[in-house]
Amino acid sequence: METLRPLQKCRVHKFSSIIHRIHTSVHSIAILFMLYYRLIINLSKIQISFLPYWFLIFTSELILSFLWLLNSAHIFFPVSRSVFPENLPPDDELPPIDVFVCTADPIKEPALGVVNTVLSAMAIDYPPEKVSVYLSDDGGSVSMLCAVREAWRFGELWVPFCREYGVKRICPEAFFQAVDDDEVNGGKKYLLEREHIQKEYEEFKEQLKRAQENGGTKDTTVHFGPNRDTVIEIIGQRGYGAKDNGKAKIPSLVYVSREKNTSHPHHFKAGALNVLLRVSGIISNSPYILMLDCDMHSNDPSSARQAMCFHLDPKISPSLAFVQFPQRFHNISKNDIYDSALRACFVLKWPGMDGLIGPMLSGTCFYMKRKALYGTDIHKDMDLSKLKKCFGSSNEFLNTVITSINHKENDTGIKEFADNKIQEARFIASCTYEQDSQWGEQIGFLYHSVVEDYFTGFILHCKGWKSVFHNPSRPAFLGSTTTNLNDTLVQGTRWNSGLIEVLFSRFCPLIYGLKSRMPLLECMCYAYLASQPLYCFPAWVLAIIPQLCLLNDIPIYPKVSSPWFIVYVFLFLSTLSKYLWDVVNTGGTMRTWWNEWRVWMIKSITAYFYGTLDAILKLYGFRKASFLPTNKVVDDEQLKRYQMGIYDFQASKMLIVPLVTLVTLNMISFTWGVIGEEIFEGRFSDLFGQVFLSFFILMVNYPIIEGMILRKDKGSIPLFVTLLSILLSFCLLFFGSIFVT
Ligand SMILES: O=c1ccn([C@@H]2O[C@H](COP(=O)(O)OP(=O)(O)O[C@H]3O[C@H](CO)[C@@H](O)[C@H](O)[C@H]3O)[C@@H](O)[C@H]2O)c(=O)[nH]1
Ligand SMILES: [Mn+2]
Repeated sequence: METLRPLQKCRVHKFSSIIHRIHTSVHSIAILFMLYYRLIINLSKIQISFLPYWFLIFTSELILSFLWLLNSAHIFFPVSRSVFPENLPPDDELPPIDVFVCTADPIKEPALGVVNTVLSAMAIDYPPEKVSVYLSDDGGSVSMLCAVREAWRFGELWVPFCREYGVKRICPEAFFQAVDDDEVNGGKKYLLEREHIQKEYEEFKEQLKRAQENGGTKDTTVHFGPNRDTVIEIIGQRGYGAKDNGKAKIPSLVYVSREKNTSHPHHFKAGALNVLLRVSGIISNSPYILMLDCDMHSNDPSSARQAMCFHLDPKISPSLAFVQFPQRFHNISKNDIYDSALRACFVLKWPGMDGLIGPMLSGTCFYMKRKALYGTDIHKDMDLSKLKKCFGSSNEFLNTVITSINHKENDTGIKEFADNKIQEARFIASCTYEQDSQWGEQIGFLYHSVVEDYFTGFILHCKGWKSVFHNPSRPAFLGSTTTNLNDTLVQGTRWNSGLIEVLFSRFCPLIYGLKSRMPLLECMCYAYLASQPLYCFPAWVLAIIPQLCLLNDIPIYPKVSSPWFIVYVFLFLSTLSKYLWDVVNTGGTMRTWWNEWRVWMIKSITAYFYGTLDAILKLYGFRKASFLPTNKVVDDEQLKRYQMGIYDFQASKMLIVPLVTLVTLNMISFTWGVIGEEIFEGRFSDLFGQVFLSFFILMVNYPIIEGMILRKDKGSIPLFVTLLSILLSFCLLFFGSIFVT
């Protein structure tokens, strides 16, 4: 498969890189000055009673500086990539692909969305006999099984239709909802066919609805419950139907619901993916795997070919574990007030890491080399007992592992699928199969953390694998993301709990990464994400202590006339303006930039804080690990507010009360600072830093003030919460003041 013409090209963004390095050096020096001031100058002047507060402030500044330093590693070598799929080898030489789709909860993840993802995966532009789609149903529901069966039937119409007319929007729901036909120009025949398919699609949706109402259809013999057996059903095989109706072949589709038993841990998504790895191993054993969450459909049929431009490029292929596409979302509004798009990751950080040894694994939208998940110490001459210790006891599965490792051409496709093979597949999907094996520890997706993607990617990089980030202008995949405050923060709490779990473990990225000889900058990127929940500490401290001190007339920052004041002003402006530059340079606006500050503050106070708390409780055994899937069913009213850029404060009290309390506290201290200090005391210059800090916090969080005072709609902050928060902030002030005076 040697190609002479290039398959991919990588462009280094030199200018951004230079700006970034200059800024990093200058900013670092200013940070040193700041720490010097706090540690030497400031410490020598304060009273003993103030020492605990001084310590909190100093620790906060230290954490902020440390995180800033780690964060700066991201964009030392930003790159972007382009591909030339026209230079790929002919279709019959392309490697097969298994597509994994996961779902976990039929209520939060309605079947229609799930099967749309499945159908979009079946319609990718790739030889159909080389694609097998697997759906993992962790929710184990009859209606999902029925929906998948129906989807196969509809797929027999949908996939050939997409192929024939070169449809790009290959997710049926997206296709029929769109106002334009996305470059399809097929004339009258196309329009007729389109109308026909649309009718069939409506019919299909009706059937799903009915099935859901009846809890599945009556003809199914499958029974699900909290303790349940494995269900594996080959819904359709490649080529099936091809002879009957003369239409094009379509990929195979397999439904897998693994065994669940409340007495065995099932390890959430990572566990589900490992079952799929094994089951697909004995069914199709394709060397590449596309991973999709059920809320993320394929939006460009050519993504597989684009990914192959990297996987088949002999220059990078041997060490390449995965090609990561960005997660992009169809339900993002223009203002994206919750930063649901995770813009900074996908436009700034991942391209930067791509210039090092590669972006992090991001859970979905990636093409993974199967062999990479099977570990690096595995080789073809290993004896059987050793292999069994790693991969479990199924001989049948071990054979497939050996095939994968040896890079032998797999004879692909579901051939005769004998009953004994199904038996074996059920055996390897059972909840006891992984006992006494290395699954989740060394092999497959790893169980150590609930952010299985981050952790698995990290260990792959530690083992010497690389990855590539590819962000084509047409989004290869489109998903739905959280569009209300509650879901965003609950999801953020789960992520951050998983991240800090890694930080506090023996896999702490800076130590474990460096020990594994991962390049320092890449280690820093991983360490940044794992340490990100620590922002909660400075966020809480700086929203309370300087304000408290302001009310008690104690200066925290140098006075305006002092030369040290310039250090703080410089750091403040430098941080803000550099981030503005980064945002604008990657296609954002001033508004995006301002939003991201707010979201960062909100998350630091809530999601990062609760995530850290959750991880600590887990560490000491007070809480069990959990993975609450995000809600994919939207509340129309909430969605409307999101689209209009209006914050929706209908969220758990646990999330809202701290935010409102801190904003109230800052309102009090700011008011006092301006009126009290300036007019009555004339100490404005000494305390200016603190007054300004409160002012900045209030400016950034203006929507919260609005939600408390000016709005009366359903999404505003309930009066009860406001009153409780006022009470809490006075308590904070009262007790805090006892200690300072
Ligand atoms: O026990 C479980 C729990 C979840 N899932 C599936 O995992 C996927 C991701 O879950 P979702 O609720 O959408 O979580 P998000 O927070 O949106 O997911 C992000 O974060 C996860 C890590 O926490 C990554 O795995 C995801 O790819 C990434 O999109 C979904 O398809 C779920 O059906 C399972 O299969 N089994
Ligand atoms: Mn999701």
